[in-house]
Amino acid sequence: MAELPGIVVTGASGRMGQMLIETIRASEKARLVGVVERAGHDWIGQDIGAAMGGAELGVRVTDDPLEAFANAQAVIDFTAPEATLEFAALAAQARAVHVIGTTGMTDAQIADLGPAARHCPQIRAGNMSLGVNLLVQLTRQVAAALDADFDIEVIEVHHNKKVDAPSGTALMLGEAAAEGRGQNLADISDRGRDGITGARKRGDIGFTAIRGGDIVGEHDVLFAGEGERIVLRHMATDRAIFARGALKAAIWGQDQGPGQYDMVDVLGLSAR
Ligand SMILES: NC(=O)C1=CN([C@@H]2O[C@H](COP(=O)(O)OP(=O)(O)OC[C@H]3O[C@@H](n4cnc5c(N)ncnc54)[C@H](OP(=O)(O)O)[C@@H]3O)[C@@H](O)[C@H]2O)C=CC1
Ligand SMILES: O=C(O)C1=N[C@H](C(=O)O)C[C@H](O)C1
Repeated sequence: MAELPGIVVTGASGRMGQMLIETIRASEKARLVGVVERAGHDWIGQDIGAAMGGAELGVRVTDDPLEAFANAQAVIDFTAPEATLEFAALAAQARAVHVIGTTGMTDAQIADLGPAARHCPQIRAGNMSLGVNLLVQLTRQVAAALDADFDIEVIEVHHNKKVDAPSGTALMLGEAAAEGRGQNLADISDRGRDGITGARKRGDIGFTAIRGGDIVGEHDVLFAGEGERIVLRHMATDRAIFARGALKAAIWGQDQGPGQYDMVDVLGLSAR
């Protein structure tokens, strides 16, 4: 019988890092073979299970990503843009599937991921959940069905530790809405309203980011017309949905050649 794919988790002490470690530990389809943290972190050298306050898992936390990646078939990476760029090059060197959940990357940083994907499968999505990726498809369809008499607004709500806005998910939804209207989001995006803004520009897609408490992640796409409005909504109540999606991507990636993929590819969702 073929050995289960070995997975490395980066940003091991983070909210998603810990959720990913739990998810892989409980899975019968993959094994945890490495965990990476930043040099100088308290957890370096400790068993990851013990560091997380539970039973030992037989995997020590390292600050040497290349050594960890060399023994792995996939790397799951929910960290920060600069770290993800470094990990992309190292995953390419190790020919390991690179699953990227990190958000807040600039267009230039996203472009810089390209060369690494010539050497390994790279699967990136601002949201790895089934529900959000379905919502993206629905958003594109509704935007295509309605004209600019309906104003489109994307509203996202997250915990008070989140560092980037709009969220990666909000941008996915905005891009899908713009595509549905046959436009580029960059040309019609309206992000920071403050003061005397003037009336809303017809055809724009607006973004609002709310931050507070421990909210996992909520997204509304509002289509507001005269006398009626339509709201498409996703509410995440458990980070496990992102971890399950990322693990699915890491396993799916084992059968793919080098290149860039997203969760629509992994989940086999219908036409864009
Ligand atoms: N695509 C999706 O489905 C989802 C994406 N996300 C995204 O995942 C990312 C992480 O979220 P979350 O877990 O909540 O964040 P946390 O801040 O809890 O965790 C981030 C982790 O990455 C590590 N890290 C940050 N910068 C570096 C670096 N330069 N080198 C090495 N390690 C680094 C941090 O280490 P340290 O603490 O030492 O800085 C920390 O362990 C965010 O971009 C978030 O938006 C989150 C949920 C779902
Ligand atoms: O930082 C988070 O927490 C989340 N980030 C992702 C995003 O930016 O959309 C996904 C999810 O909403 C949680």
